[in-house]
Amino acid sequence: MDIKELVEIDGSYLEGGGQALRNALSLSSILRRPIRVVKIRANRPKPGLANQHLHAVNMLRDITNADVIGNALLSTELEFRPRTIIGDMYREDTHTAASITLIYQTILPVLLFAGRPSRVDVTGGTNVSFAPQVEYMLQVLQPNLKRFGIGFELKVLHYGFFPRGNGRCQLDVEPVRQLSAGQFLDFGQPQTVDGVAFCAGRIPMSLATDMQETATREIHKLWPYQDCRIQVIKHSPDKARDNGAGIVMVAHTSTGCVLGSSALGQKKVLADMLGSEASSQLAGYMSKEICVDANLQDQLIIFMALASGCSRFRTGPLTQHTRTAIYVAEKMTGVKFCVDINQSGQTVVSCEGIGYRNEFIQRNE
Ligand SMILES: Nc1ncnc2c1ncn2[C@@H]1O[C@H](COP(=O)(O)OP(=O)(O)OP(=O)(O)O)[C@@H](O)[C@H]1O
Repeated sequence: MDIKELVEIDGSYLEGGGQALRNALSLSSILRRPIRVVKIRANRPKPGLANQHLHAVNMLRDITNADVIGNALLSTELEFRPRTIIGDMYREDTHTAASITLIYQTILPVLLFAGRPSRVDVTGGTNVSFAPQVEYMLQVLQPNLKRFGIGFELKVLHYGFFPRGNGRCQLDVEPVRQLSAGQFLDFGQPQTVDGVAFCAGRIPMSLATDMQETATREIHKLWPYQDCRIQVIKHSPDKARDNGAGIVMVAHTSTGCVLGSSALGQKKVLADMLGSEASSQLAGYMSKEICVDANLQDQLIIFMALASGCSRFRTGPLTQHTRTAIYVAEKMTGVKFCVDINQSGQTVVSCEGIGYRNEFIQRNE
C-alpha cells in the first residue's frame, strides 16, 4: 500500500454518520495518509459537518499541522493532509452542546502516537444524545482500552447538556510505543453492577432516585442476589448550571469484562422508563454473556487495526457503526477483519493489527 497516496472515504457508506469521518481522520493523522472524505454524514437529516465534527477537524489540523480543504459547517467534502503529531496542551470551546466525548473519540487515538503527553481541554456537552455520556467514557471505555495498553485520565470540570452545552472536560493522554492486542472473549460470571443516576439544574433529585430504583429492581428481578449499586447524584450548581438527567449502568464480570448501558433524560420521558431502558439493555448483554456492549464495538475497531497481534471480541449482533468502522479501518490500514457468528447469535470479531509503532518515541531514544 502506498502510504502517501490519497485515500477516498465514502461517508455515505453503511451508517452514513460521523463515525466514518472520525475514524478516517484519526487514522489519516496517525499514518500520515492524506484523505478525502466525500458525502459526509449523507444519511443524517442535516448532512455535512456539524459543530462537533468541525471542531474535531480543526483540532486535528492543529495537532498534525495538516493542510485542510472543506473545513466549514455543513461541508460534505473534506480533504485532510497531515504532517506530524504534536503532543501538547489543547483547548477548544465549541460554544454549543457538541459532544465532548466524540471529539475525544477522534483525537485520543492520534495523541497516543505523539512524542509526549498531551492535555485536551474541551467545552461542549458531556451528556448528549447519540454519543457516549462522559460517565460511559470513564467507567466503560477507559477500563476496556487498558487491554490495549492505553492509559488516559479524564476529568469532568463541569457537566453540560443540550441545548446550551457549558460542559468542560480535561483529557490527559499518555503516548504509547505500540498498542497490544486486546482480548475480550471470556465473559466469566457477572460480579457487580454499578453506575450513576444523576440530575442537575431544576430537575428534582426524586427523578434520579426513581431511575435508580427502577433499574435496580429490574436487575434484581433477573438476578436476585446481584450486587447492584447505582449512585444517585444531584450535581451542585458549580458542577452543572443547566437542567439535565441520565443514567449510566456498568456491569463487571469475574474475568474483567466491563459492559455499559445508558439512557438520557428527555422532556416527557418518565424516570422509570429511563431506568428500565438502561437496565434492560444491560440485562440483555449479561444474559447473552457477551464481553463487549453494542456501543463499545465500533469504538474498539480502530485500536484493533493498529495493535500488534490479533485482537478479538465477543459481542451481540454487529451494529452499522461497527461495520462502518471496519470499512474505514480496512481501507486506511490494509488489515482484514473476520466476523464469525455462532449458533447462539454471538458474534466474534477478530483482526491481526498492523502493529503500528510510535515513530516519535522510537526516534527520541
Ligand atoms: N448511549 C451510548 N453509549 C455509548 N456510546 C454511544 C452511545 N450512543 C452513541 N454512542 C457512540 O457514539 C458514536 C456515534 O457515532 P455517529 O456516527 O452516529 O455520530 P455522529 O455522526 O457524530 O452523530 P450523527 O448521528 O449526528 O451523525 C458511536 O461511536 C457510538 O457507538
